[in-house]
Amino acid sequence: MTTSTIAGDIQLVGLTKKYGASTALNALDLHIPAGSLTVIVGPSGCGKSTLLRVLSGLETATDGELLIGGLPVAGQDAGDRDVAMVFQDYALYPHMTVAANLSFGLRLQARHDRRGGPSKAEIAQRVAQVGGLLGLDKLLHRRPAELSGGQRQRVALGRAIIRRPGVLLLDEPLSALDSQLRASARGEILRLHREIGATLVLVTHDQHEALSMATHLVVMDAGAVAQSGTPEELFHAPATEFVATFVGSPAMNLQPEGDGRVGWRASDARISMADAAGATTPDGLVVEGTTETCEFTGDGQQVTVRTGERVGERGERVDDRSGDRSGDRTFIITQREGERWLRVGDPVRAVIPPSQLHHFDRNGLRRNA
Ligand SMILES: Nc1ncnc2c1ncn2[C@@H]1O[C@H](COP(=O)(O)OP(=O)(O)OP(=O)(O)O)[C@@H](O)[C@H]1O
Repeated sequence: MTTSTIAGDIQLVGLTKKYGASTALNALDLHIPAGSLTVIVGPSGCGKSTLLRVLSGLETATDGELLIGGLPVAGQDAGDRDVAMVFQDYALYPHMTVAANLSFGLRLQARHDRRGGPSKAEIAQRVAQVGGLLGLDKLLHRRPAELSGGQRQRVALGRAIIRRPGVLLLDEPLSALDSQLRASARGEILRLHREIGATLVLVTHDQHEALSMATHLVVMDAGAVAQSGTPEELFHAPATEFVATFVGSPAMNLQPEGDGRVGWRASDARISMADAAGATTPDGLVVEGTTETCEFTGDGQQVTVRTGERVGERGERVDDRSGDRSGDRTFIITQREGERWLRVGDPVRAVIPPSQLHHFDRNGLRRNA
């Protein structure tokens, strides 16, 4: 374990959180580097929110160790942690103006700590600064009911960052926004991250958000970390089938191979019409089938292909389940604008170069490290 005392560095060792008989976090180990924008993804119920709640101090771990800025948090008051959290429903005080919502925590601090707390002038200056940073300067006198969803979102963010925390926790911060607002809010969070220099830990269900924003991506499964690394590492070298199918959209195609499975991404297949396939078989995995659905995606097509049999790496037909139709399955390919345009019922041959194949053993673990 590192013993760094860098502000914003988070270390979790064997962290367990139980609610009665159910285990929400199961001996979880994770390092969240200072200054990173760490995005946590995973299926519903895998423990993402619980992890944030333990980091924020809202919940106490049942077992294990949590260090923030190199210091164990055990025994520390949640209020003393250098951590702020923005909730999914970002409950603002409806009767207070934006300025009062922003300054609420600081005013509380000033009241409790008359000597060490911030002065009135300092509070006003910080409200102005955060208002400017988040583009709220013209809205400071309004109440939450007079704001758009995106503006409320920014007030909630402002309320968290005005304390200048070393760690900022965001639980699905963009879920309330429509897709256009989401795109601009993503940009704002990235800018904010650059400007405040805090460690940002963000939970999301959105694949695009996760891959595009994260400096560090963490995939959780059943209360533990399935894999963590850069988005590129997890996308190009998933350690397990679970990560392979969870990261990236559409999910990775998987099919039997020996005693394990082989996977490939929809965008890595090169397509030709099956009947036009030449005598020479190109290198790589070849799969054949008939297109079942073709969806227009704006910049291309997402196509579902049904296959009854597999063509081996040397072009031979491989009948997986001798005779019965249970070998029948579908795979997904994506075609970009300008590539061959497919229609329902087209026979298709997909070739996936060996370098784009992901081989997993019978336990779902990656073979080609
Ligand atoms: N207060 C609680 N009491 C009992 N069980 C809980 C409590 N909070 C969470 N759990 C359980 O702990 C597990 C993890 O829940 P958590 O909310 O952390 O999952 P999540 O990954 O955030 O899910 P989602 O993506 O659906 O929000 C779930 O099985 C959940 O039912």
